[in-house]
Amino acid sequence: MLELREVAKSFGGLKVLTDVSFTAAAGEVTALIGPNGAGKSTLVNLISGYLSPNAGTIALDGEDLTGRPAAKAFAMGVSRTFQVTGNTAELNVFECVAMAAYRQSSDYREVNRIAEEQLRSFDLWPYRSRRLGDIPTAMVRVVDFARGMAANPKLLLLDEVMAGLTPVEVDVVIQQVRACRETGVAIVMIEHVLQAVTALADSVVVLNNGHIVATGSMSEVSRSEEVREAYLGRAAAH
Ligand SMILES: Nc1ncnc2c1ncn2[C@@H]1O[C@H](COP(=O)(O)OP(=O)(O)OP(=O)(O)O)[C@@H](O)[C@H]1O
Repeated sequence: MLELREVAKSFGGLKVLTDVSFTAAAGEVTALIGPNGAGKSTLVNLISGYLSPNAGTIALDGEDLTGRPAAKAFAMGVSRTFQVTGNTAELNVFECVAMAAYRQSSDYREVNRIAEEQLRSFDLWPYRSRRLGDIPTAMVRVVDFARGMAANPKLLLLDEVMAGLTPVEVDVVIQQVRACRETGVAIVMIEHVLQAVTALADSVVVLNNGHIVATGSMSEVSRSEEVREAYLGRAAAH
């Protein structure tokens, strides 16, 4: 289980997150939603070690993750995807996924077996030799998702994996997220695609202006006036 307590982050004088506390259980999908600029990506960067909080604690299965660098967080079982995936453009699909499988084994045959298994389960095997720079961005996000799972993580952070997918493709990825949840991994998903949040979220955390304004099931949070204000503006909430 992931547990955040009173996490805060500022950039210079700009407070981006204040007093953020929530938990995300193993075998569940926790959706992190909120308007643009709410602080969702910053939170994912804090959990995955790409940023360090100014205050508060982050723990995974009781182990302290607070301020651990990204490589250490990965070794401790935190996998994440990226909204912008340009750094890996020269790798092919197989190499990208195999890289993460090294968390599970240092034997290259085992690494290749894990990478093949993940690529087949994501229907990416036919694309294994394609350079990431040559495939559509929406497919790169799914490769990134498969890479995240190839590490056999305790926690998988999905940062807008559905962005740019067609509704049919969203349905396919929804099934893939469900299959991953079955493995018992805790999934924290930043998502703007409502179809996906409604279909997948066991619980929802709503951020606005760096604060949590609601937590609960999708139907609970959508009844909250603060949530409607955050999304639709004050007038629409009345
Ligand atoms: N490195 C940084 N330096 C300064 N300000 C930053 C930095 N990173 C993010 N911010 C600011 O922090 C706020 C929250 O940004 P963040 O990207 O976390 O929001 P978000 O909820 O993920 O938005 P989106 O849905 O658009 O991705 C924004 O005002 C942003 O401009």
